[in-house]
Amino acid sequence: MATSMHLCGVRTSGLALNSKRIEFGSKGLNFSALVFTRNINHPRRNTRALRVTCEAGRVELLERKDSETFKLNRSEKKLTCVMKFGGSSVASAERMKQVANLILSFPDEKPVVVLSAMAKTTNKLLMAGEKAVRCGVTNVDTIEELSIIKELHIRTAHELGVGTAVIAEHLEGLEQLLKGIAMMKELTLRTRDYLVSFGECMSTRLFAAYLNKIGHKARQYDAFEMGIITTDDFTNADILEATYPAVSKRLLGDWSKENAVPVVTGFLGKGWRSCAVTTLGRGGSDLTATTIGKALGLREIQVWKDVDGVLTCDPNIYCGAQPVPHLTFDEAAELAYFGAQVLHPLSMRPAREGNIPVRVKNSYNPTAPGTVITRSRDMSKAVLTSIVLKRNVTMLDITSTRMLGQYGFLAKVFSTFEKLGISVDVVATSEVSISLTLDPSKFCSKELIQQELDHVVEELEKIAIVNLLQQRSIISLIGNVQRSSFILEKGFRVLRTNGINVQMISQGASKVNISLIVNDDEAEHCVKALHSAFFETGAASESASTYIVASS
Ligand SMILES: Nc1ncnc2c1ncn2[C@@H]1O[C@H](COP(=O)(O)OP(=O)(O)O)[C@@H](O)[C@H]1O
Ligand SMILES: N[C@@H](CC(=O)OP(=O)(O)O)C(=O)O
Repeated sequence: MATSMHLCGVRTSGLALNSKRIEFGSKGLNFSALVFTRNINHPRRNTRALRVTCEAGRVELLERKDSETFKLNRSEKKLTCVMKFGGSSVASAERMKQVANLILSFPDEKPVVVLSAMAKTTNKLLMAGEKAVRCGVTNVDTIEELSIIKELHIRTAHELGVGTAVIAEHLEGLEQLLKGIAMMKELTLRTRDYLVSFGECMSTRLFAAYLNKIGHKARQYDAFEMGIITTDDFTNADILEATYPAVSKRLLGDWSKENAVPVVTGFLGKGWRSCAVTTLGRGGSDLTATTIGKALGLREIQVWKDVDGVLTCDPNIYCGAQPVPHLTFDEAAELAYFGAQVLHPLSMRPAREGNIPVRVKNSYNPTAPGTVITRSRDMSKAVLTSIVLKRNVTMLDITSTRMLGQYGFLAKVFSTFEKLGISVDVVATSEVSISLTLDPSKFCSKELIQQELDHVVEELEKIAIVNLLQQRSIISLIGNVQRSSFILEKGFRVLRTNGINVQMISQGASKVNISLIVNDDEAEHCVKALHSAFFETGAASESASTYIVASS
């Protein structure tokens, strides 16, 4: 008597039957399947249908029926992945239609769709807010950006054939808000977040209406009503743990009642104390996507952009940048933190915690393989993965006046930054001195940057001699630091040939990043020269076909 069979590579035992047909509810490791079987010892007996589930490799028999036709009912179709589309992917009605087609071209996927505002809308909303502060209540309707936003969204509604009713309330609300700002003559961080939220609120309403119109049931969600709970740090809020159960309960609860594609606003949340709308920092829709992926334990998180994945450098600096096929969460996080605009700096955290692969794809070129980001990857051939540039950083050389011992000195320096709430990016120390970089974009207020810097220097001068150096850039070499000697030898040769003086270097703390500090005005040239040396001569590139491995 046969005692076992194989299901998609998973061995199931104890079924004394012979598999005839298998239908899968979804792809991947977690699936439910209908197995049509016949008892091989009694071939004339009826075909039987077994319903089994496989979760993380464990197969379980759920139900057995003496029937050839055993259909999966609706609630068995589980949500499978997140598909996030950035502003460039939903820039027009045409683009939204293409995105809808793209989603429908994966019939096996049951995605949660996360959308950003239509391209340029967030910047225009911010600009409209700035103008409203100065223009006076009666002139709000003359703000050019308001007219552009209205025109874009109304035209998009018409072109999608969904009517403007779905966004009418928001268009009206936006104008009222701008009048309020004009009346108050101020734009607080809290109001800025509320203001920019109109972008995502409108794009998702238009898109969900379009999916419904073409007969694909969809349901729009505002993230701040759906359980994305954040700190009250307006313009740069952080996701709180309470988000995960809340989002899971809401989305899975609704899905079990009706399988309507959830279309969720990216970038937005709800402050846990204020209950006001917050935003997750620019580019924050990536973080929304990974947060939802973790909350629901989905199989994959896809972020659809306007580039063929994460590239070997910023394509705006060098158009010859090439896609990187694989990255680890650590590499991607480091790359994003050190300035690659392609991913939000904190977006890898939920994906890493949930161990959910992130796929970066191009909505303009869906067949391109993109970049897959996972916990680990084969590093045996990896040398350099990507070069990232962060401009306009401030560097401080701090030398102890020896009033304190070494321990006391370092502690005092860092407690000064902690007290002033300033984050430090790159650090190098010797016994009596420390060099570090500060990121001015993280300072409380752009207008106060110089005052804040003066204050930092004043505080540090109580214990040290301080040299403040502005307009510096960090060039981060993301890759396999196990090959650091090779990377450094090659990199420094390139820089020396190009007459560039590296002012600071940090290596070792991060296992995937070597950071070099150079002058702002030399930085782009450095990136191009390094890119050419590492990626275009067949050396050290994982996307190139040849690898040069450092000889031992
Ligand atoms: N290393 C990099 N790889 C890919 N894109 C990068 C990189 N560095 C900067 N970029 C820029 O990031 C953009 C994609 O990010 P973003 O604008 O946030 O996308 P979206 O709005 O579609 O989510 C690209 O158009 C590209 O100009
Ligand atoms: N609309 C927001 C959020 C976002 O993530 O946008 P994008 O996915 O287009 O980078 C922004 O512009 O920052």
